[in-house]
Amino acid sequence: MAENPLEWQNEQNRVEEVLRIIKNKIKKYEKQAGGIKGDIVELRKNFWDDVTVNVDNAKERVETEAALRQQSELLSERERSHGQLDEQLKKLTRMKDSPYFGRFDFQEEGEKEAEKIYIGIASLMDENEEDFLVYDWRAPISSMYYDYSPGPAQYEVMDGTISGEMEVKRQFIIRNGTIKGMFDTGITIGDELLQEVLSNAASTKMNSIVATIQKEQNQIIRHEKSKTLIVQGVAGSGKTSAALQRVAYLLYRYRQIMSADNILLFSPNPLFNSYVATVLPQLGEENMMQTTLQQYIESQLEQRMELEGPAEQMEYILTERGQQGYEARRSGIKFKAGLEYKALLDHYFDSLSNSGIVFNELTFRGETLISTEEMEDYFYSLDDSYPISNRIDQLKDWLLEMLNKAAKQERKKDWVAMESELLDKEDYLNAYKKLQEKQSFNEDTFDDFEREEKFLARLIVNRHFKPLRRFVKTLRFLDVKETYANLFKNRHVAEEANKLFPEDWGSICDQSLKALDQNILYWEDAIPYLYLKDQLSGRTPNLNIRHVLIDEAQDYSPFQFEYLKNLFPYSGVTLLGDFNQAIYAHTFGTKTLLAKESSEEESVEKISLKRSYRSTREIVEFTKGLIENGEEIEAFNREGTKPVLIETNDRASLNTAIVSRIKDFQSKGYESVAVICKTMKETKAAFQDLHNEIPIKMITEETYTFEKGVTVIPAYLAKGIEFDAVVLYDASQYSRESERKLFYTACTRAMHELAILSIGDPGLFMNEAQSDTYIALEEN
Ligand SMILES: Nc1ncnc2c1ncn2[C@@H]1O[C@H](COP(=O)(O)OP(=O)(O)OP(=O)(O)O)[C@@H](O)[C@H]1O
Repeated sequence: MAENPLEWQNEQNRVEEVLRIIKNKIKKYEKQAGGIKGDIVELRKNFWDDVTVNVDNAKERVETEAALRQQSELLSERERSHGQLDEQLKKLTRMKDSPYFGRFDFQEEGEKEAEKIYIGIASLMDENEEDFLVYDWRAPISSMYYDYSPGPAQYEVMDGTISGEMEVKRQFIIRNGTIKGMFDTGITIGDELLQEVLSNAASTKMNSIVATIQKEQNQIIRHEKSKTLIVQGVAGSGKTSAALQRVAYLLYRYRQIMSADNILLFSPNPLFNSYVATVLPQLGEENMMQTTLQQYIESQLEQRMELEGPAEQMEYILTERGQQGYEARRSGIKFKAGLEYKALLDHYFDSLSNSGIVFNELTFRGETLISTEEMEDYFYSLDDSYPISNRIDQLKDWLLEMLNKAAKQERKKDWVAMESELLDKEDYLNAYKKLQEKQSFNEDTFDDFEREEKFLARLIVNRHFKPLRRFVKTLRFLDVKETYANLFKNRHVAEEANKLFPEDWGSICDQSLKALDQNILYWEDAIPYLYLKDQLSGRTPNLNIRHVLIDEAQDYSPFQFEYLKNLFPYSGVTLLGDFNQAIYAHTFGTKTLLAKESSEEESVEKISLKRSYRSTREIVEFTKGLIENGEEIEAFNREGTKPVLIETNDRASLNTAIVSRIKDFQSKGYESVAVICKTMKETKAAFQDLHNEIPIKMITEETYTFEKGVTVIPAYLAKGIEFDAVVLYDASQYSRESERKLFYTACTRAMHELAILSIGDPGLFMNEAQSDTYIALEEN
């Protein structure tokens, strides 16, 4: 609802007044910053002039040190002040265009008058630094803006609840200092503004939703009640958006004790990392740490191991059906995802206390220095009441000692003498200098010669032994691969463990061994492998990370999640996902982490989002029919056209139809269009067919950023991302129940338009889809 002109004018006057203050502050801070910068330059330039360096005796040394400390403290204080001013300036500059986006009037109980509260991306005080002109959206009082409509309202502060009455609630669209839109809103945060935001074209980067956060999203953002928060949200319900706003909130709320380095986001793939990279900077915050599970695992693995990624595993499952070993692989993927497998590994680990750990021998110049048997004997002679990791530590110390002994022996060998003769001049001079420093020379030339020889021998041997010492210190003498492989060799372990294990355990073992033999680590083995490795080496948990967010959490297996939980035992955890988008093989027919059961522990709370904001009502009406219990999904009220289905006769006509669809989308002004395929194999084939017809880019696992335009992409890489318009490449390829969620994920990437194409019969899901939710078009 637009306001009356007088009200509009009053608000515009206020905007101008606030902008005047912002500009004055900018000027003031710039001047101060300039002054401080001058001080810093001056201090750096004259650093040494202002310190009298005198180290002749102890007293003077102490004085010099004190002067140096004072000088560098002064410098760091100035640098800190400069940094703070710089922050302020950045914040003010961001507010110059649009100082706030909302207002509500709140009359606190016991007060005579209502206070006007304006909300923006940061707080702003008046010129006397007394009153708030704008409140940061994360301030406690601002929560009412997202939680209430006019009427009774309250908010929490440190020592209780403040209640009162909300009178006006107003939204603004301010651009370049001018109010472009102004709405008084009722229950939710104005549909008008949300309509405007959502009908915009897709961007290659995600945007902050600070001005239009919905009530249920606000609960996620400000959640503090439990250690773990699980968010089950339908496609497009704003899970990722809320997660990023939550990071900004945590950074504000805990600014004294938490910084961006203490928050870690696990995202589905590197492309997604770049997609969300601008949200926090838009809000004036630094980006949190970001990784993918695959990147994390790679960083922990021995170099010789080649890790299969989740995409490769997925590609295998989708394209290799019917091949030898396929069923065993599928069954292995499922079993290794579960906590039964973790229990089996625990049992196996316990058995290693008495035998079974495999060691890598230590060799030097082609000869065994310490054999695996010697290590085994030593290890298993240690008191077995100590945990394995303690004994590994003792073994490490013993090995270092043995290396010292071996090094001493080595010094006498001929190769050392020969190498010492070949030592280059610089090394020689260095050694000579060191000897002199040690004052080991006396005037007896014969002794001196002998000393020098010994010294050089030690230098040479030490240099050669350095990698060996590193090898020992980093516990690489543990052969994790062979120790893990032994689980599959000793099949009785599973039987003895009395755990439920699959009937085809034998074939799973054969297959696992074959891969390990080639140094390939299957995706389903990766976390179990690291789990065993960590237990052997007794790795300490990560204490630096205070909050972990896992996006697309439905893709994580219970085993993977348990592992991460133990890795960050003191962190808060936010899991966000959608069980309808669980596309990985281990999730077929099983519950994901988001299932109700997993939230029954006390420290876990679950929030569910049912409203979809991404797609038009028509697209949501269609996609919700594709999944079980889809009727619970609500569409945000944004009109569009119904999805279309185009059946073609062959590949050539499919390509022609796709090109014509893309051109049609482009003529409507849609810049980001994706042709979504089922697999990478299909993506490559589609790209081959289409790239001569139309400018198009292919997205692969190696694509780390994506640009506007037409792209062809496999569904699993399009997860979490959105496009103005989507062409589903060939629906006839989706023929199995297990592919339902992949099909749903692909279709829900579309914001404004969706076209489903097929060669011949449009496949299982289109045959089941309600015919009034889409339009079947004739091929043209
Ligand atoms: N409150 C909001 N205000 C404005 N836009 C919103 C809001 N909530 C969600 N959106 C928009 O809806 C789209 C989908 O949001 P987002 O990607 O966060 O959803 P998601 O639940 O993570 O989706 P998916 O699971 O399908 O990947 C984005 O364009 C986002 O900007």
